[in-house]
Amino acid sequence: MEKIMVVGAGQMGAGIAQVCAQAGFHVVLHDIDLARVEKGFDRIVENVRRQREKGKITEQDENTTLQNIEITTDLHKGKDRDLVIEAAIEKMDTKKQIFRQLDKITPKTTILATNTSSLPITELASATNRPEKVIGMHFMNPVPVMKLVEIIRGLATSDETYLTVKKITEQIGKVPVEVNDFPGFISNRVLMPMINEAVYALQEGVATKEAIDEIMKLGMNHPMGPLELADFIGLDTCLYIMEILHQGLGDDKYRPCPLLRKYVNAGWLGKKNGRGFYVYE
Ligand SMILES: CC(=O)CC(=O)SCCNC(=O)CCNC(=O)[C@H](O)C(C)(C)COP(=O)(O)OP(=O)(O)OC[C@H]1O[C@@H](n2cnc3c(N)ncnc32)[C@H](O)[C@@H]1OP(=O)(O)O
Ligand SMILES: NC(=O)C1=CN([C@@H]2O[C@H](COP(=O)(O)OP(=O)(O)OC[C@H]3O[C@@H](n4cnc5c(N)ncnc54)[C@H](OP(=O)(O)O)[C@@H]3O)[C@@H](O)[C@H]2O)C=CC1
Repeated sequence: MEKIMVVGAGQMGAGIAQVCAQAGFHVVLHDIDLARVEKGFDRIVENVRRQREKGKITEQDENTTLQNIEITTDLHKGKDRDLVIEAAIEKMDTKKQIFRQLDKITPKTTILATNTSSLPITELASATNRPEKVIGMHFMNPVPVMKLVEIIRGLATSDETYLTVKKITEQIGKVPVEVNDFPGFISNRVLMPMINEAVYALQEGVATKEAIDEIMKLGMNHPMGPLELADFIGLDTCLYIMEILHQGLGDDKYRPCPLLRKYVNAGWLGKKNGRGFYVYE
């Protein structure tokens, strides 16, 4: 297995493409238009340049990584891939449409993985004729730094698919941890209600955003406060995840905070577009 495609060149897709290319895989990085895919590639160029300047990698490693990546807006480039990792927006309809197309384009042997944060793998797999080859590969942000990949098995995911994906995860220097297919898996079932509660505390005027973040950083040794982390993840992604937890688990304790929804409706999506709870240059 050596040829990978990453669909969606946003913050996650670019990071996934980078770590796969650094591990020696050939990667096709796809997004819906050239500006988006070029932005993703530029992010990788910047990351590997920083790593080389810090002496973490050699100039040759930097060049090889970049040479291992091909950018495209054509999903048909998936026709010779062994593994596709989808990292488009957190919307079931969008992801199902991508999976339907990939099912037609890629060889029957290709594994179709998704980096979804919360959506059911089993339902996504039903959009294909190969549910045994569909699996969740949930990377953490920022991908080049975070060690974990949550591996989620759908109802029909085969042992062979699971073992192959586990091996690739290890080859790219990450630690796979297996979970079953429930909304939000483990990572976001635990993390996102904390973030949502921090937004409720802000909405209710319990403390300022700075105080909330400071308390969780200094008091609990979290590297980022929950509101800073929400901005880092993307407020749209946080809202989608809360909606999936709310619908999927059917418990009002997961209801998204209205202030979170308000910010997303205002177009304040966090660090990625310059404004969320905080303002970024
Ligand atoms: C929503 C989901 O579905 C799941 C999720 O991903 S939830 C989010 C999970 N992620 C987290 O919780 C991240 C929490 N934050 C952190 O761990 C840290 O703040 C952090 C690693 C992001 C930055 O760490 P820091 O010590 O404050 O900053 P800094 O010293 O600048 O960076 C540490 C290293 O990370 C690298 N780094 C930081 N941000 C980076 C980025 N966006 N991309 C690539 N590398 C990055 C730096 O280059 C540096 O590398 P070296 O050690 O090789 O020098
Ligand atoms: N942010 C995080 O911390 C984490 C996110 N995830 C998951 O990763 C996925 C991507 O998130 P993230 O990278 O943060 O989001 P981004 O918004 O940064 O990137 C998503 C990218 O996919 C593009 N896109 C939209 N539709 C399609 C399509 N049909 N085909 C190909 N590309 C498409 C988007 O374009 P456009 O700009 O037009 O929307 C955008 O460029 C989501 O499923 C998310 O839940 C997983 C772990 C952590």
